[in-house]
Amino acid sequence: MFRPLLQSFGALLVLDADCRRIQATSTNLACLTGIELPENGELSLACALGKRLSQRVRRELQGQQRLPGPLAFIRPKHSSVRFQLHAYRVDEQVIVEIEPLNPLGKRRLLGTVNERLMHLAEATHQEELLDSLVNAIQQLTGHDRVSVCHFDSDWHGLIVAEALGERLPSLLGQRFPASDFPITLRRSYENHPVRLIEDVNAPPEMLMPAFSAIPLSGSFLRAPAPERQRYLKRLGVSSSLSLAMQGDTGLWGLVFCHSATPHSVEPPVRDAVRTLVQMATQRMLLLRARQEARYLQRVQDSLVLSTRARSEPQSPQRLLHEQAATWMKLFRAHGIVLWVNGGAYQAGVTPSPEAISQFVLRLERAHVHSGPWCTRELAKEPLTCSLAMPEQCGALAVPLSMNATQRAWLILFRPEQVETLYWAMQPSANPLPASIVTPSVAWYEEVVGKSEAWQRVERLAAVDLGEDLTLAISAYEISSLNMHLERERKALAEANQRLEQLAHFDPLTKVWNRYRIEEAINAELVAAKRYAAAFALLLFDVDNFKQINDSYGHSVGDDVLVALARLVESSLRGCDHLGRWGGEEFIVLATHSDVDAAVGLAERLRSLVAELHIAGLEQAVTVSIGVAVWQPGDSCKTLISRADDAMYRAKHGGRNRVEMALEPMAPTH
Ligand SMILES: Nc1nc2c(ncn2[C@@H]2O[C@H](COP(=O)(O)OP(=O)(O)OP(=O)(O)O)[C@@H](O)[C@H]2O)c(=O)[nH]1
Repeated sequence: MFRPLLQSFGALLVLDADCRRIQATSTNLACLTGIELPENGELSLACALGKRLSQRVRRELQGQQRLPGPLAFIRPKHSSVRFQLHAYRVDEQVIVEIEPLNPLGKRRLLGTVNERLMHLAEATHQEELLDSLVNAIQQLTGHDRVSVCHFDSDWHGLIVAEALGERLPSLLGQRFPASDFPITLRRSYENHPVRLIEDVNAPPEMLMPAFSAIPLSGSFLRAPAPERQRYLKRLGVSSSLSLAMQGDTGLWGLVFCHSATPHSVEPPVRDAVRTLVQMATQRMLLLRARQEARYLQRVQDSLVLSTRARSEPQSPQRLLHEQAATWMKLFRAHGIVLWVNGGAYQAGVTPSPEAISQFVLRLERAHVHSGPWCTRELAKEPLTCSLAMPEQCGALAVPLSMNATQRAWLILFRPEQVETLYWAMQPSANPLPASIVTPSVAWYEEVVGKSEAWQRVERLAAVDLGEDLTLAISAYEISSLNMHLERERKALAEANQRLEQLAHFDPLTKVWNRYRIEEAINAELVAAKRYAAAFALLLFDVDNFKQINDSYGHSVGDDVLVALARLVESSLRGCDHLGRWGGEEFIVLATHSDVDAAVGLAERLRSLVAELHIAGLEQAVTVSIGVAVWQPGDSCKTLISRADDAMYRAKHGGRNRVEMALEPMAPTH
């Protein structure tokens, strides 16, 4: 049969959900509170508390899970004795806990609490805050030892603040193993943050009737579990008040108030301590949040630099070279790797490229989600244990999503951090009776093979950095691609230019070739037909060129052709064109020219050429020129043919001459 066991410093009433009928009472009700209930008949709450108080309880509990705060009351006719009651719902029942209040300077208590709350609100560091908290609590409760125990990620408890009675040795900086805080215990603190045991050695009392299966796990008055009793006795603790400090991600720690002798705590004091602990916890979370915000800001500031890298894209190698020292400092790392496109860029102390590439291969397979991966014990991780990375103990790897199929990695390495842990208690049951009040043995161990833990805020900051790097590296890749495209574009333009040169220009003299000049003549023919704008062709040929070649050599012959082309070209108007027709024959296309203009031009060119001086050539260079002016009905062929005839007439006429082409033959019908 389930028999709820209670501590006798309070009494208890169990009511129906409606808060009217008393279903059960603790057997100490009458002797502790003087409330006598009639032996027979149905018992109402009003019988126990009086009409007004019971109505108030009912009213304030309506629709609520618990009363917002304790209700103080006196019993009529016994006005010297004060009580306070708490009421809360459990399933279909309401539990009312009644505790006597000793006459106490409540006003003084309020003053002390307010003053202490002010101190807490003014604290600017966690250490200062917790010191202020434990001192305030000790002042209020008078326990021998008040300490704050903070849980690490393995649920070992570290004493981070304490206030001590005289001649007690300090436990500050010492640890209690996780086995001292089993999950059931931690859960119970999460649900009910205050636990008071005034006398650990007091036998639990069976104060509720055997038939009432009442869930008392949330009651102040519930008796401690036997194993907890044994544990506290082993510590030499006779009375204990403990309170949870609830962090934003779970139980942050516990406040312990311990005494070596039984020690009672008045309900208002207990409630005041609870308020102080809640306030201190809030303040601590705020201080931590501020500290984290400052840290994140520092990381953000380092990103601003890589933001600059976005406008002036830098290679991963350069980024790492410029930023590695800052990032290593921020992340307390001694090595950084940027793994991009299958290659490792490294700074500081890092594993060999082969070890990194193996590591990344395994990460890619084992760690498919987009969050970071981290460990502080590479040697113990299945993913990394077989990799030879002796100088690294911790790693934080952040995937960078470069595109849908490819991930780059930012990997930070931390060195081993040898840590000395001072244990107040050994994890396994210690056969020697140790005492928390007066610890008998100091026991410590050295932890090797681990790096410092990666804090949540550091992981968040690394993700921020990863996102920034993804952008910076992408910007660099895009800019490299653009540069490559620009180079290709230039090479293509140059090739096109060369092609154009080859297609339209004579390689020796650099004037238009036959194809191009023919094109120009045809275009001019079209314009002449449409606008009846006359133009002329001057076809000229170097006189006795064979003899120059034969006497001075081909290269002098070439020089003659080049010098001739330069001379003629430079003597033409911008709208006239020179082309090499073949061998030592050239054509001048003279636009907007009638017979007189064309003959004038031909004469001018002839006499200019006759004065041409070529180095190494001891004879004059002359040309014979045939001039044909466009006539309606001319084609390119007829025009050139007429100019050619005229040129041959000039040759036969003695060379170094200009001859006009004959009128074209009228078409015969
Ligand atoms: N050096 C050089 N010679 C060329 C080039 N193209 C043609 N020739 C030469 O020019 C000469 C032309 O000779 P011909 O057609 O007999 O005419 P010519 O000697 O100038 O006599 P006339 O035209 O009657 O005054 C040939 O020997 C060709 O080999 C060239 O690009 N460079």
